[in-house]
Amino acid sequence: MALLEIQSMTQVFGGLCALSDFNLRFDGGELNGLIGPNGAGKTTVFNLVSGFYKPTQGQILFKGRDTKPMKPHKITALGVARTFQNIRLWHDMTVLDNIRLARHQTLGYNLADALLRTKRYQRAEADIERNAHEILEALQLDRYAHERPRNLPYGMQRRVEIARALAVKPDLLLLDEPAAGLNTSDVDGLIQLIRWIHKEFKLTIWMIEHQMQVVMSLCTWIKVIDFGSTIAEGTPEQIQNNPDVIKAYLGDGTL
Ligand SMILES: Nc1ncnc2c1ncn2[C@@H]1O[C@H](COP(=O)(O)OP(=O)(O)OP(=O)(O)O)[C@@H](O)[C@H]1O
Repeated sequence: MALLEIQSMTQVFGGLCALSDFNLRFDGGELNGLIGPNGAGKTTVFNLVSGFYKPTQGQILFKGRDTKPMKPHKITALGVARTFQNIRLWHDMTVLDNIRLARHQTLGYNLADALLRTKRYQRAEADIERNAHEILEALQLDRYAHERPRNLPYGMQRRVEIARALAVKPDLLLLDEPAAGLNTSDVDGLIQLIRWIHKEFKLTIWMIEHQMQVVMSLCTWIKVIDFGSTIAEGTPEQIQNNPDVIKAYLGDGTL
């Protein structure tokens, strides 16, 4: 069974077709990319896979289950985590609480368990605590545990957002432009971090990224969309030499 299978996914907003006939299959373990010029429909794909949007047409199967009727938090609990193009952290909480809360949202205890402090509640809380500290340590964020994210440099905030996504123990991690806004040395660190996370956590990573050095050095397979349609897919080398891709990018010269 595929980890993720997308069949003929189409998304229409009013009169605008943001995505048409999008197809994809991940068996699990991939580190793949999704690229395309501005407004191509990339974030729309991630919003559909994470359940923020529901496809106008087509099907998304995650671990064989149709995610269309599921709320985003159910899809997260099933194993899909994401980061956002513009970092979305809870800035009034500490880094540690950001991580704790993320895990909290996927754990199955109810209000009665919490009020009565049942065994289930105690086990879940101990799990949240252990998991949060492990993630912070693994991503070398432990020294920032009690800081507010807004007081950290931008590169560190990105790292915290990735840590928060990992806290839900995903099988599929969606990274939406993780290198956006980072300086050159932060980008080098990010490439190493993503490579390490992929190996260490043994998960599937799918990333949207405009910085070609990031996509080309990390991804084994890249899909390219333009105006909502798939125009190419292949290895980094195939993509870099594809005339349709070069033509699509000529306008903004980012390839
Ligand atoms: N909720 C929405 N309502 C209406 N139109 C939308 C909505 N979300 C996206 N769009 C439109 O769909 C198209 C694709 O947008 P999307 O954000 O997916 O592109 P993108 O490839 O991620 O762009 P960028 O690289 O600039 O982030 C755009 O024309 C956008 O304006």
